[in-house]
Amino acid sequence: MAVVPVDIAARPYEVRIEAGLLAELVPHCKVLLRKRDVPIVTDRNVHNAWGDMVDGALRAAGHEPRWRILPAGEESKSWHHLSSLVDWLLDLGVERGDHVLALGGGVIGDLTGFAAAILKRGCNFIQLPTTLLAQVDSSVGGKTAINTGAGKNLVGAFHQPALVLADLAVLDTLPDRELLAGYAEVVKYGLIGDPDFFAWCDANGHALLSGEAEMREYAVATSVRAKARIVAEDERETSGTRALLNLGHTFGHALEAETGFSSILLHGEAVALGMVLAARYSARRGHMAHASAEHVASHLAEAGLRSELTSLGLDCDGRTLVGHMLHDKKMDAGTLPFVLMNGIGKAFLARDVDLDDVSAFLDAELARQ
Ligand SMILES: NC(=O)c1ccc[n+]([C@@H]2O[C@H](COP(=O)([O-])OP(=O)(O)OC[C@H]3O[C@@H](n4cnc5c(N)ncnc54)[C@H](O)[C@@H]3O)[C@@H](O)[C@H]2O)c1
Ligand SMILES: O=C(O)C(=O)C[C@@H](O)[C@H](O)[C@H](O)COP(=O)(O)O
Ligand SMILES: [Zn+2]
Repeated sequence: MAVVPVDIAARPYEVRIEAGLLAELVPHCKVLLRKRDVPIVTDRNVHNAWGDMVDGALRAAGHEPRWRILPAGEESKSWHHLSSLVDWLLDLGVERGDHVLALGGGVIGDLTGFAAAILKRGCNFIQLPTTLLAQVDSSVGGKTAINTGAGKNLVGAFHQPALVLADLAVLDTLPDRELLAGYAEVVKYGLIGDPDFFAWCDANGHALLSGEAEMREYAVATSVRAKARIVAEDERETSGTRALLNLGHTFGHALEAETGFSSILLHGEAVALGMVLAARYSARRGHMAHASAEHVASHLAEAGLRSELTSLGLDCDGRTLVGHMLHDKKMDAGTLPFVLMNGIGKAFLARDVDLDDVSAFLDAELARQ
């Protein structure tokens, strides 16, 4: 088992990574589950695939699982589902010292984590991530949020989980499209700060996506180590270090907003396109060789991800996309810092980006042949 510590001063915790962890859920959470009733939040698909197994593991240890099963998909990250989840937790009598389990992808983790952050001003929660994206990214680091009509993750809190158990076996039932979307966030760690890991992705990405166990474990553990290092250094995204994890997200969140946070474009798919745009924009500004930017695009395209904005068939212009970006949480007194690259593995925060230039760049991308 790989164990990655997340060394946050006030609330350190571990990410444990291995196939079969959910069957061993209770021994791993033993000291944390203090009551017979265990609140557990999930979505319909995850419940169908893994509900019986988790239910059995909890019951075998004398617990009574109390399930909250939400609709699958991004629309569950909403005020409506947040308020009904909080009311449900209150009805169950959840106390601050209790632990709520979040069994699912980033949607369930972000929503449950936010509910835990505000319930009685903060109760505990445990992340049981079931998508590649959630295992490598969203379950670690304590960003929790819902979406609003104005944009992505605009209401939320930093609230760290008490423990993360990433069971690699659950990826067996994950649809290929979701696996691929999660792969975009894996590649992100290479592009941010680890060119050797990007080269590893070039060599092993296909094996990882086709389910080779060793490759999965290496990719998840390497990604989590990278994220844990960054989060430990800058938990609340104040110094600029954590903002690097936003590579591809300023473009990506704008595309998610433009496509209505719908299944037209999954978060990871938006991030993949966003990273291509960040790479090409870095090249346009002279930070990165055009050939390196095209290497990023071809790597993602060969894996099966979208790498061309034109593939979305959007009926909008660059200015519309920049309009969505004005809601980005990095916005600072009228300027929007962008995560750009000085090369593969060399991300940096550019604070002098001219949004008219971004708009012109996007117009060119939207018209690209
Ligand atoms: N908090 C963070 O740091 C952070 C980081 C990255 C992304 N996110 C957020 O995460 C969300 C995306 O997460 P996601 O990609 O995991 O999507 P998701 O939670 O919607 O899960 C994807 C789909 O796969 C299904 N599924 C999940 N696990 C399964 C399994 N093992 N077997 C079968 N089906 C399964 C789900 O029901 C859903 O339909 C976005 O809202 C994004 O903003 C947050
Ligand atoms: O953990 C972080 O920090 C990240 O930026 C990880 C991203 O992959 C994730 O999508 C995050 O939710 C985006 O951050 P946001 O602050 O723009 O919502
Ligand atoms: Zn993301």
